[in-house]
Amino acid sequence: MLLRPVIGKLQHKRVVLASSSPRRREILSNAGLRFEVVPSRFKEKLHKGSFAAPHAYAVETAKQKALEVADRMHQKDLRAPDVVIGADTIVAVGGLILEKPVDKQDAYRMLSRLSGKEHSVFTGVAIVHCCTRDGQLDTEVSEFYEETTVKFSELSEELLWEYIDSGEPMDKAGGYGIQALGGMLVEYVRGDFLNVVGFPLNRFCKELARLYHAPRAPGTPRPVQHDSIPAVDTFEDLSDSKGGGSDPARASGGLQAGGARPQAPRTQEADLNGVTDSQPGLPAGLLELMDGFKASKVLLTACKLQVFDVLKDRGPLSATDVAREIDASVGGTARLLDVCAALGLLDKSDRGYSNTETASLHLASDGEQSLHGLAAYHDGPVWGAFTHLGRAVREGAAWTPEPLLQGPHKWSTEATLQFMRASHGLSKLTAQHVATAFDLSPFTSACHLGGCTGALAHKLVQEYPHLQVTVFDLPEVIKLAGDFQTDAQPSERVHFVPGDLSSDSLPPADLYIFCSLLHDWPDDRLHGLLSRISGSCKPGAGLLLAELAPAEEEEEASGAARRPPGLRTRGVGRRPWSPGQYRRLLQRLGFQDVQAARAGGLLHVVLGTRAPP
Ligand SMILES: Cc1cn([C@@H]2O[C@H](COP(=O)(O)OP(=O)(O)OP(=O)(O)O)[C@@H](O)[C@H]2O)c(=O)[nH]c1=O
Repeated sequence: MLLRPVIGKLQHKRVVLASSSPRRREILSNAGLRFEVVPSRFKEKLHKGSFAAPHAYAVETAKQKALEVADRMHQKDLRAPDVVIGADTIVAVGGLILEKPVDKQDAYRMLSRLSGKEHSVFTGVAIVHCCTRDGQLDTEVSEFYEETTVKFSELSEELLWEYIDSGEPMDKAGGYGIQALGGMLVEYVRGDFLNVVGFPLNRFCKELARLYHAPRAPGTPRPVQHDSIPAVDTFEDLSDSKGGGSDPARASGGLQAGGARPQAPRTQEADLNGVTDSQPGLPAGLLELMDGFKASKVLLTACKLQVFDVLKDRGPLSATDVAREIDASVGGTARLLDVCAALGLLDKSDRGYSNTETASLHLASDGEQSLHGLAAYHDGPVWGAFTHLGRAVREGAAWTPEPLLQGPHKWSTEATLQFMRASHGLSKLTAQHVATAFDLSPFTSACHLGGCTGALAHKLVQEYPHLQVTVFDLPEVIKLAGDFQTDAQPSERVHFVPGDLSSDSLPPADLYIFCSLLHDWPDDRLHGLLSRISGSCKPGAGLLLAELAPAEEEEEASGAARRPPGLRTRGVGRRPWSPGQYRRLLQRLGFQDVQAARAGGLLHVVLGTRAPP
């Protein structure tokens, strides 16, 4: 769950925590912040005597930690993240600054100094906004500190040494951890507890509120733009603010990367932490849905033009070089590349454009995890079907791509292959997760219904040495299955059997599998099919269902922010079923011990065993 008015301000930024402290990581991730961790190499050796107060030392150290990381990341990739957060916690007692003890004796000295007294814990925090101008790193630093008073009980020598021997003090300022065993030493705390643990979350949120809601001069409304896929000319425009990542005060006025969510102009500044929002929210999800097709088309077009292949092999490249490689106009290519960068598919630096890791892995046409075939299928037949959706609705036709509409025997070889390429990519990507979501070793024979190219079957036999797997699919599909390869060794334990699920008898097996097949089927067809299978199952036989779970369902399951009902970007067939619904259906069909699992963050996998009649 993410509190949008506060942590949400950083949602579309690349945020780095410049700290090795597991406590800071936990505090910030518990707050819903997404970030990378790059521990700082800055040596905490500033001359303490040169600071007027202990907190000034903590703030300066925090700042140097964050700047070192920003600088290092910029040097490495010529691209710093949008925001780097640094922090430093110290304990101050009687004019002395205590950091982490260097050894047990040092811990003993620190803890005896704190025994029976009040001391202050200061955490200095630096929020560094970065951007790159002409290859140079530009930073804007916001810094603050928080003070918490802690009172220790009188500590006996015995307790002190027991505590030191626990090992807990060694990586903690002042030699104690209030969140664990050290809590027993503490009589009271005045102020923010998390500040003692290592990060003043409340003050940090207030700081975000201040940074991202700086009041504008009266009468200067923020522009709302409607062409929501922005041209990105400079790296700084890739952050979520039109005005550039380095200017947080401007950050809430423009369009988010990806262009999906225009911010409302506000007449009154809004936020948690003391300031109230008097304006009703704008329908951001709705606008995002209206715009979504543009982002999809950009991705699909870049795939089709082989942009990700060119950059995978030769990136970084300039727009001119890419244009030459893909045989397209320079202006058009530059705009396409910029939008891809804005969508987070490409990285843009002074050296040119390069693939993100995701793009190389999934959008280039080669590689075991390529979804290029799926993109081509969406760009071709699926796009076509959805272009004529109004007609399909009026006529009551299925929302199915035209080439697949006429029935399998009429499919052209190219249409079948295109469908199979899409299915093959998705199967290869998910096979390992499906194969291992449950222990399937008790089964000796399995039948993958609609198993297409056999990608899952090959993974299953690789995973379970005693399993024989039959791939059952339409004759038109089985005929072409041999053209596809997987990373798994071809195996004699995989057999291909042609047939039609809805009319032919099913090959015998003690485990039947459906994978990513049922989500588009109308309920009555689904019920009919599953009860047929149930009828074919001997007692003790299994049925395994694996279906893509829409992101929204993931969010709901984790209690994260919900969209209004109906605003769903995936699952355009019938509303996707939850594992609970599949479980109830399987139980009704005579399956028992039905278990559900999530796999790969994207799949629901359900397994049931046929009960004796
Ligand atoms: C008082 C207290 C401190 N700490 C930890 O003490 C380290 C301070 O050291 P730092 O130099 O600020 O941070 P670091 O751990 O060296 O990490 P880095 O940011 O990489 O310098 C941080 O870990 C804090 O959580 C606790 O876990 N509990 C407590 O009650």
